Amino acid sequence: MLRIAIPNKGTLSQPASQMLRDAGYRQRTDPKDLICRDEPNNVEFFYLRPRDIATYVGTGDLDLGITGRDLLVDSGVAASEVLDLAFGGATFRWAAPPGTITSADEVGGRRIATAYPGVVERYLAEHNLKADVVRLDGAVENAVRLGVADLIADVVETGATLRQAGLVTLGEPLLRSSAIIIGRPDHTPAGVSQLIRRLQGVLVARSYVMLAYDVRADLLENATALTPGIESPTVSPLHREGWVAVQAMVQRASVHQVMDELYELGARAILVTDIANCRL
Ligand SMILES: Nc1ncnc2c1ncn2[C@@H]1O[C@H](COP(=O)(O)OP(=O)(O)OP(=O)(O)O)[C@@H](O)[C@H]1O
Ligand SMILES: O=P(O)(O)OC[C@H]1O[C@H](OP(=O)(O)OP(=O)(O)O)[C@H](O)[C@@H]1O
Ligand SMILES: [Mg+2]
Repeated sequence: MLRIAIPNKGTLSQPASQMLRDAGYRQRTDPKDLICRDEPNNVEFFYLRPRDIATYVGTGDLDLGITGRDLLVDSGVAASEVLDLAFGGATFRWAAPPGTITSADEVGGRRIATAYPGVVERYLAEHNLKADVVRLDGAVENAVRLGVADLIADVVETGATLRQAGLVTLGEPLLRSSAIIIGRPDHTPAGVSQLIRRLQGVLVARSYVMLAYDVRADLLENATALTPGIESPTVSPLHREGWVAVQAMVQRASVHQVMDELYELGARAILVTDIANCRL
């Protein structure tokens, strides 16, 4: 049975379970449950602190895990990224009171508060810098105000927490994070590739929609240039002479623009439907 680690709490917990549900796996119904067996799919899910997930996968006690890229880097364990799951996006950045430290070159020699000392130490080593890393558990935005540090290095999503604490970011992000599947390259038990394929199906289904429309046959080339699909659009005859029906997958983000362009070209009965899942 495949053994997979899932965040039990925090930002990544709900979306991770939802994505697995969308891929056809059973998930816990009680948020207090720590294990959920999915017999038909031959998978067992273990609900763990996201920070601990890389450890379990790195030691080989669990086959795969869902965690944040920043947490994997921070752990320093020998697990690697298998698939980017495209949720839980955030940057990991330096921040300080305005006008105090204005460039990332100036972080050397300072006191840096963070809950991710592994990420910070890696940056310092790569840039040949030395600094005093103050490891905190959370709410690190308070550390400067309370005199424990000169700057912080923390997860920034909307930036609202920083603004509230009177801090501003400086320099480029240390890294860009999102939720990822982690595993070990030397360890791919049965069922791993099927799980990855299912999750890839969910990713595609989330970023594409199915577009269908009717168009005059003489406009077909122009219309399909706007909707080339992934492989090729499906074209079917219509009862009405001189017209065809077209179906193609279109990126969700651009579908409204494509619909406008199709309408202006003369296409009609333009319909958009969600894709629940797919295998390409
Ligand atoms: N707004 C956010 N705040 C915190 N973490 C976020 C955010 N958006 C994405 N993440 C990601 O979530 C992971 C951190 O999850 P974790 O559960 O440890 O922290 P949390 O969501 O802040 O929960 P808690 O504060 O209860 O520990 C990291 O990979 C981080 O990049
Ligand atoms: O840029 P924002 O959208 O404001 O989000 C980022 C903030 O959210 C998280 O804190 P959380 O509320 O989880 O508290 P914690 O620091 O105790 O983990 C994170 O640690 C940042 O502080
Ligand atoms: Mg937090």
